Amino acid sequence: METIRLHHPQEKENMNLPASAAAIGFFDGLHRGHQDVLGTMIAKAEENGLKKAVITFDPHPSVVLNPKKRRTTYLTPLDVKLEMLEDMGVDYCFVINFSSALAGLSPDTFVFQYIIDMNIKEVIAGFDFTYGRYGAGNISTLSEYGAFHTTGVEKLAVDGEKISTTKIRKDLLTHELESANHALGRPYEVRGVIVQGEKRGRTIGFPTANIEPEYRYHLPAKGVYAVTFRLDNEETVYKGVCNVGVKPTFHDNLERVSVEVHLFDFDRSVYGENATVHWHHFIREERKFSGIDELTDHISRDKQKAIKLLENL
Ligand SMILES: Cc1cc2nc3c(=O)[nH]c(=O)nc-3n(C[C@H](O)[C@H](O)[C@H](O)COP(=O)(O)O)c2cc1C
Ligand SMILES: Nc1ncnc2c1ncn2[C@@H]1O[C@H](COP(=O)(O)OP(=O)(O)OP(=O)(O)O)[C@@H](O)[C@H]1O
Repeated sequence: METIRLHHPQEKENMNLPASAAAIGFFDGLHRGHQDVLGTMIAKAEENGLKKAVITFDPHPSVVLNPKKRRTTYLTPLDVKLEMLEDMGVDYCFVINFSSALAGLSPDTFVFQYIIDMNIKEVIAGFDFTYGRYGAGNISTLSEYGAFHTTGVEKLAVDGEKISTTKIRKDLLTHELESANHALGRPYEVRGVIVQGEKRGRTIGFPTANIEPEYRYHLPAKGVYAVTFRLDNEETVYKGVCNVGVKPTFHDNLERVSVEVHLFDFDRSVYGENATVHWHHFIREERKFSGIDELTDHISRDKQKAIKLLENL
């Protein structure tokens, strides 16, 4: 896949791009709604002998448009999203820098400079996609141009509610992991590097791998979870129990949230290695215990629960 980064105003140069079908949107999480849009794009490209393209943005438009609610953490940070799009068979990904200059473009200018000039012949977007100044452009205005054909993808919903990045982010903060995973179509994952913790885990009988997230991820809320874990460059999937939190038993007001995984059937030093944690089930809230005995007693129970919850994997 070729990634083409665009910054407005764009230097006018002939990019000689082949004709393509393009899906357009931010696509954070690549959830099942996004997968429908991308699947439609792939079908249109194959039907019409076009290259498969995605037009996306960076950073999230809210950084420019809604400073109070600005999103600076992601379900699939840009590098992860690009890797996933490549795995889906996408040929070109246009990453347009979302700046004030871009946000201020009229819908018409956006279409001419970022769709027609890019030799895009089929545009595929969700039913609620908007673009251009004040979000004035939509699926219906996109359909008015003769230079390309537009397809609006119907809403994908669960119990009447649209599958959306916003809802998945909320679910992750309220321990509704099953709902988030159902919308994603896969277990939520975070990639990171294994770093040294306070080295207490081993002394209390539960050694943990501490994961320092590699990007600005939206982390699941503090709590204990049943997870699976993979080291980069290794096929084996390990099962484990994970604590996301600030260890209130030992610290009064630690601000930094740590992600630590106690793996079953694992006894190796893996500091410095890259790994991915897949979140499957929520077990309980993180608590301040009276001391090490009460903590280890609970961790043993967490472990048994996790073994049971993960037994069918
Ligand atoms: C499954 C699991 C559950 C945990 N639950 C809590 C908890 O509720 N409260 C708490 O203070 N620490 C909790 N911890 C964190 C432990 O305090 C931590 O693993 C231990 O202090 C070792 O930390 P270290 O790896 O930084 O040395 C939990 C850890 C695991 C693996
Ligand atoms: N559930 C869905 N069904 C159909 N299309 C969708 C769905 N969710 C998003 N899309 C479409 O996918 C593209 C990317 O959408 P976008 O990144 O805004 O996702 P979102 O999940 O709606 O995000 P947010 O919750 O941040 O609004 C857009 O074209 C959008 O219309």
